[in-house]
Formats: sequence, structure tokens, C-alpha cells
Amino acid sequence: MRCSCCKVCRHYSILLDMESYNTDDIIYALATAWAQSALAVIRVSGEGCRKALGECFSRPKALLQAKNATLVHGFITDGQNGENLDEVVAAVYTHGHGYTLEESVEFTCHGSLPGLQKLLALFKRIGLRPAQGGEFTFRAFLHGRMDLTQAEAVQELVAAQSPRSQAMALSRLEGSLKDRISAVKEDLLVVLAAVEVQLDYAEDELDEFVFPLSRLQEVEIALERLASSYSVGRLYGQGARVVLAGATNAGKSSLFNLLLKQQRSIVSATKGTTRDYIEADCSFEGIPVRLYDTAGLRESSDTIEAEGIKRTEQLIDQADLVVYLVDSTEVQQSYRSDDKTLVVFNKSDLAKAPQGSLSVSAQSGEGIAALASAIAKRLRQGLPTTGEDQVVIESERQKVLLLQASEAVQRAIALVELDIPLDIVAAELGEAMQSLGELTGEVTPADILQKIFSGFCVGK
Ligand SMILES: Nc1nc2c(c(=O)[nH]1)N(C=O)[C@@H](CNc1ccc(C(=O)N[C@@H](CCC(=O)O)C(=O)O)cc1)CN2
Ligand SMILES: Nc1nc2c(ncn2[C@@H]2O[C@H](COP(=O)(O)OP(=O)(O)OP(=O)(O)O)[C@@H](O)[C@H]2O)c(=O)[nH]1
Ligand SMILES: [Mg+2]
Repeated sequence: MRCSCCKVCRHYSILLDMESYNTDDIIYALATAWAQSALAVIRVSGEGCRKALGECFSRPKALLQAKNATLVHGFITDGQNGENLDEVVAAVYTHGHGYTLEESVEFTCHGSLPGLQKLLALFKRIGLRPAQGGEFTFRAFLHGRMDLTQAEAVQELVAAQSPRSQAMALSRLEGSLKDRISAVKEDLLVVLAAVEVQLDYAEDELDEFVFPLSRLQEVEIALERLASSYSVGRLYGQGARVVLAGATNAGKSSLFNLLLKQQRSIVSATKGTTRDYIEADCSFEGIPVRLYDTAGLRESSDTIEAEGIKRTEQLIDQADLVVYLVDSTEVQQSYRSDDKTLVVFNKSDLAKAPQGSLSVSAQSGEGIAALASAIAKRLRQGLPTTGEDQVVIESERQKVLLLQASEAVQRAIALVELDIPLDIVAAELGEAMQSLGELTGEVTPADILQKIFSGFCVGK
């Protein structure tokens, strides 16, 4: 199965089998891409790994005696015939340190594919186990280096498709989301504790109880705000599909090439030039976009062209935004207009566009900057505004759990307002805590952990 972490990753993720996920094993994996490069890193982690590696390292003693976070230069040797396989630098981490918090060694090797193949085969031969997808990060999580939101951020960081999404993932890796959830949990616990006291003691033993409703309302707002940040995280993380559509000869292919700054699509004065759609990646104001040039829309008796038009229509259905191009020199009676369509008049060098409309020239480039920002604006429309300091989530799993927690809190608030007995309120608050615990990984079922980590690259 192809690794789902990012488009360029050449690793294959192996579905993680929790039972074979023995944390006593010494695991190894290539941490860098499977491609020729100047250097490559092979990670090895697990207690006793230095002793095991001593078998195939030219300076076993230096490796074993190295202090934490130090480098040892040497050769990886085939123990059987003493042949040097590569000259490397070993970075040593002792127990309780490094990424996994286990004893571990990272070899910086030469990035030769045959060389790497030899080293990986050797590590297997000396009894180390190839790591499964996400297994290093899983160990980091198990040993408490990070919670589940941070572990997910590792993968989101590596897979980020835009600078903004990379920055947001890094912030989550640094614990911004974890801290936000902790604060919410703290508030919930305070309310729960007050409720429990009421439940544990008879009414006559206590002063009159005033339910801390406003605290609960704040919690609810915080949870909902975090959940709604998902739309922003998804836009900058996964990007949007923008389809250029319109009648034949409107200038779609010309605009496509102009936006990509590349002569990708064939442009000609012949109507019906583009048949197969063409896609390419670009970005508008930091939003990653997959842009599609499509077959022009018209009645056609040509079966090949008609098939192209059918595909255009399918793309329009799947699009986040349709840029509908109109030729300003042609009086067109009707054109698409709905809430995911941006109508743009082309060929402004030849004819005037209607007052107040978006007008460009795909030939001279006039109006292109304005068009780019109009596209970005439309893609951001309806999304919550997120300031620099706001935590933004990118995982649908997290969104679902945040909404579950927020709904449980809403129900609790409604129950309090109806004066329903407190034990029922407490049950709802407990449910909210449960959802948040699943979010941070404290009470996440093994099958869900498996699903999360197995989406990672081998080597992460
Ligand atoms: N060589 C290398 N670079 C890497 C990683 C790695 O595993 N290895 N990382 C993996 O994804 C990221 C960094 N994550 C890491 C987190 C903590 C520690 C570490 O050794 N921490 C020290 C404490 C450091 C301090 O006090 O500031 C320790 O635990 O002793 C290492 C890497 C990116 N770069
Ligand atoms: N003067 C002028 N000509 C343009 C402009 N944009 C495109 N054209 C011309 O219009 C013709 C059609 O352009 P294309 O980009 O191929 O149009 P299209 O919408 O992709 O057409 P189909 O693929 O047939 O649907 C070509 O001759 C272009 O050079 C413009 O802004 N100004
Ligand atoms: Mg075309």
C-alpha cells in the first residue's frame, strides 16, 4: 500500500499489526527517502541496540561507551568477512533521550541505493527487525515524549503542502493543541468535582449550590471554536480543487498556462482544442490548489469531444471552486452562476467586460493578480478567521471528537437549565472528558491507534 503521508513519499506503509508491534524489539528503518542523495539516515531504536550494532561497526567500544547525543565516526562492516560496506557517522542517544526515549543510533550514510540496500540487509541479518509505519513515533508516544495530537502533528508536518500548514502543524507538535485541550479538561474537572461534592453529600450538609454554568459555556465555546478551525486546517493542508470551465475558445487554456507560468496546455483559435482535462498544482495566497483545464462546453456531435465535456461536468461537480470564463467579445446569453462559481470575463484587451465584473486578459496578463486574490478570497469564504496565535486542527478525527465533546457539554448545559438531577449532568460531562481523552490518546482504543500510526511512513 502506498504511504498516505504525502505525495512525494516513496515509502510504502505496511498496515500496522499491533500484536507484532513488540516494543522490546530493536527496530530499524531508512528515515530518508528511498532515492539517491548525498546522505541518507538509517534509524535504529530499542534497548541494547548499541551492543547489537557493535557486531557490524568498526568501533564497537566507542559506540557502546558514547555519551548521549554524541557522534561516532566509523565503518559499517560485514561481520562475516570483515568487508567495509559504508563509512558513516553514528549519532548515539542513550536510554531516556532522543526521539523515541529509547537507546537509539542514527547512521548518516552515503545516499547510494545499492549501499543502503546492503546496510538494511545486514541489519536484518544481525537480528534487528524492520520498523513498521509510524513505529518510531508510536514509541515516542508510548514513552510519553508526546501525546496523540503531537504524534499526529508529526505526520501532518511532514505532509504539509503549504508554508502555513507546515507552521500550524509545527505549532501542534510543540503542544499548542495539547495545551488547549488540557486547559479545557482542567475546567471540566473543576465543574465535575463541584458536582461530585453535591452528589456525595446530603443537601442539608452543604451551602446552597450554584452551578458554574458560565464556566461550562466557555468550555463549549472553546471546543466549538477548535472544531471549526478544521475547515481552515483542511484548506491549507489538503488544498482545494479549482476548475477552469467555460465555452470553447473562452481562453481557459491560455489562463491555465498563465497561472502556472508554464506552457502546459495547447492553445489555439480552433474551438474544442482541449478534450482531455489537464491538472497541475499551484497555490493562491498560500492555499495549495489543484488547477484543472477542461474541455470547453458546447453542444457537440463529436463523440470524443462529448466525452471530454462529460468529464468537465464531473470535474465541476467535484470542484471546490469553478472559475467560469466568459469571452468578452462574444455576447453570451447565459452562464453558470452558483455559490461555487466565480464568473470571469476574459479578453479584456479586445472588449469591455460588464461593469463591476472580474475582467482579465489571458493574453496580456492584465487583471491576473486581482483574479488570483479573488480566487483565494472565495476559497476562504465562510471560514472562521484565525489569528496567528490560534490553534488550528487538520485532522478529521480530532474534529469529530471535539464536536462530540462540545455536544455533550451542550447537553449538560441544557440539563442544568432544566434543573435535571446532577448525576445526569455528571454523566454528560464524563462523556465530554472521554472524548477529549480519546483526542489526546489517554483512552484511545488500540484499533484506532493502529489506524492513526499505520498511515505514517516507515521510518517516522
Ligand atoms: N537526527 C534527527 N533529527 C531529527 C529527528 C530525529 O529523530 N533525529 N526528529 C524526529 O522526528 C525531529 C526532532 N525531534 C527530536 C526531539 C527530541 C530529541 C532529543 O534528543 N531530545 C533531547 C532533549 C533535548 C533538549 O533538552 O532540548 C533528549 O531527549 O535528551 C531529538 C529529536 C527532527 N529532526
Ligand atoms: N486577444 C486575446 N486573445 C485571447 C485571450 N485569451 C485567449 N485568447 C485566444 O483565444 C483563443 C482560444 O484560447 P484557448 O486558451 O485555447 O481557449 P480555450 O478556452 O482553452 O478553448 P477550448 O480548449 O477550445 O475550449 C486562442 O487563439 C487564444 O490565443 C485574451 O485574453 N485576449
Ligand atoms: Mg483549451
